Amino acid sequence: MAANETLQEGVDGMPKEALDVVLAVIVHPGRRHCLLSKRPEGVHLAGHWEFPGGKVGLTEGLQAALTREVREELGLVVSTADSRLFNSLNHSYPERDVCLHTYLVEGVASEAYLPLGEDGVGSEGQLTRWVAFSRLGDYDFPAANAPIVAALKRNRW
Ligand SMILES: Nc1nc2c([nH]c(=O)n2[C@@H]2O[C@H](COP(=O)(O)OP(=O)(O)OP(=O)(O)O)[C@@H](O)[C@H]2O)c(=O)[nH]1
Repeated sequence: MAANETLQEGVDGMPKEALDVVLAVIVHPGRRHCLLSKRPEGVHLAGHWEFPGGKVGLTEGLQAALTREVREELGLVVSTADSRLFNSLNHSYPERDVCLHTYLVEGVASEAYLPLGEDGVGSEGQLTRWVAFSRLGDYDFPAANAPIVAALKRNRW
């Protein structure tokens, strides 16, 4: 169990996890694309496209978790000045509750990381791709991401 997981009772009476998760919407310097990853096989919501990120440790701040996850998954270095909180929202999956804290990340060396129009491979073997904000609706995201994707498509940031 991750450090920040707490146990709540699920519909079947079994303990249910509740997780704080940070997500990075890494914005391409042209400000028309963001970086998506594809969740690998064998993990929760495998095969869905997602924003890079992951669980927040118990004694870890959100910003620290964001920096760590982006470094671990992509090898990109994010400073506090590069990122701002976009929104935080709760979602209940059958097997766990999540609170997704989504950050907009701009100004990292992302252009060098992966050219537009090419597919890349992240540090954990995951497929990565720049996707236009206007095309986010073409991608199969986890259900919790729907309001985030809708807000990004409306370009309200
Ligand atoms: N990274 C990420 N997780 C998401 C997104 N949307 C969403 O519902 N989640 C959920 O948030 C949780 C984050 O878990 P994760 O598996 O990415 O976290 P992690 O890298 O720390 O996990 P691990 O160390 O167990 O491999 C999962 O339940 C995942 O399904 C998203 O856009 N990106």
